[in-house]
Amino acid sequence: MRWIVFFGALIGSIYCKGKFSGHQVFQIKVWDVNQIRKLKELVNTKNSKLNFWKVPATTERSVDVVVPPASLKLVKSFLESHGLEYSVSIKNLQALFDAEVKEMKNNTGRERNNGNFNYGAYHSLEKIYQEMGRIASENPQRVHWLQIGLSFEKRPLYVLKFSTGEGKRPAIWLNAGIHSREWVTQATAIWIARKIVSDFGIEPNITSILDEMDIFLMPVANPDGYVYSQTKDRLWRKTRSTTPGSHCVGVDPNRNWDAGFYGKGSSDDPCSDLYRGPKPHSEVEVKSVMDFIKSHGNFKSFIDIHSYSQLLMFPYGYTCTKARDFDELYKVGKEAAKALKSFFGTKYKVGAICPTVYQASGSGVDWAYENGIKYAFTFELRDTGLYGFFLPARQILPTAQETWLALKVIMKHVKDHPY
Ligand SMILES: CC(C)C[C@H](C(=O)O)[C@H](C)S
Ligand SMILES: [Zn+2]
Repeated sequence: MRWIVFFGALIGSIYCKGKFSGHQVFQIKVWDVNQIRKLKELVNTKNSKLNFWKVPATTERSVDVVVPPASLKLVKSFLESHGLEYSVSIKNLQALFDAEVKEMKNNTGRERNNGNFNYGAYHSLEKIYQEMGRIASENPQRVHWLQIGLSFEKRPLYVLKFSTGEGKRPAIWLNAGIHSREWVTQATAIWIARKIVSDFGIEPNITSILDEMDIFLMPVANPDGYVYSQTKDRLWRKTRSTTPGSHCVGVDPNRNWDAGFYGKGSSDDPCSDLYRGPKPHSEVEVKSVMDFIKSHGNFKSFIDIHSYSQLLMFPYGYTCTKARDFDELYKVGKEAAKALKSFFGTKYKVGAICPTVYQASGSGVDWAYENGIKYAFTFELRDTGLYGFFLPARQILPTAQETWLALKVIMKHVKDHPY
């Protein structure tokens, strides 16, 4: 226990030069439950400056943690003293951060000159919203630009509806960016928007899907968090709502849905990255999507796109009990992962959320599934920790292209299996 006290005190007083200067990411192998327990002590260290990208969960899943410079020695001694095997997966986090900032700046200059939206780059919220508007204005017959609400900080919550018919046709919800720091997901989603309009009428699968169903795509489900991750804290995950009585900000929007809400797999601590919020759907970003889906009433699939780890998962997260449709969802997931792998050989693991990663209560996919939306999946896109949330922009297009193949498998299955 003495480690924890000393640890928390020392790192709490650290003043870092740059945001990530001297920070490293450790990838820790976990072989047994005792090691998981030990590592969980670290996660729960109050005021520690450790940022867990992948928390201790199962023996199949490594733990990724950002370690500030002043804590490197301590963390190494803690790990070595408990016989925990680790590697330094990112030696210089600041360099990745600087490279990302530089690339975005260069791309802004290029786009100012040529006026095009470079789908192989990360963009500001404003630029993503502009491109959504452009896609809709260029394809008025098939694309409608909807606003389903306002975020906590009063930013519009925009959705693109792709439809070739009238009324409340069977529909698919594609959600991205609910965790703001997972930048490859917002980038993949806007690429998907362009792909749908460019392939419709040409590529048979998306054409037949849209002949019968509508697709609703929300590239930035957490705009406040996204802006904050671009301007203040690159690793911000949550919303930006305030909690009375706490100096900590934000709720984990993927713990705020009314599915196993008060269960294990989320936190009641407003300072935790897994803070579930004061009540289900307390977050306007979550409630707006829930209200829209409920008022529509004919959604057949809810797909929530996250990063990173290369996983394709389905309910349940809040319990490790098998869902009634486990076999079918697993089969579809395996087919989708196979299609994804066919492009660049990227390997995905498929499984139910709880046994595959960890117990997660209050997730969007569990809520969808429990509200009659059978084909509920969550993706964790590239990579497996080499870059983590700092996936270089050069990997956006390959990630989007391979993910699209998996999405088409799922959407085709949904179309071919009406219920
Ligand atoms: C359903 C859960 C496990 C998804 C996961 C999370 O919200 O923690 C994201 C991949 S970050
Ligand atoms: Zn996430």
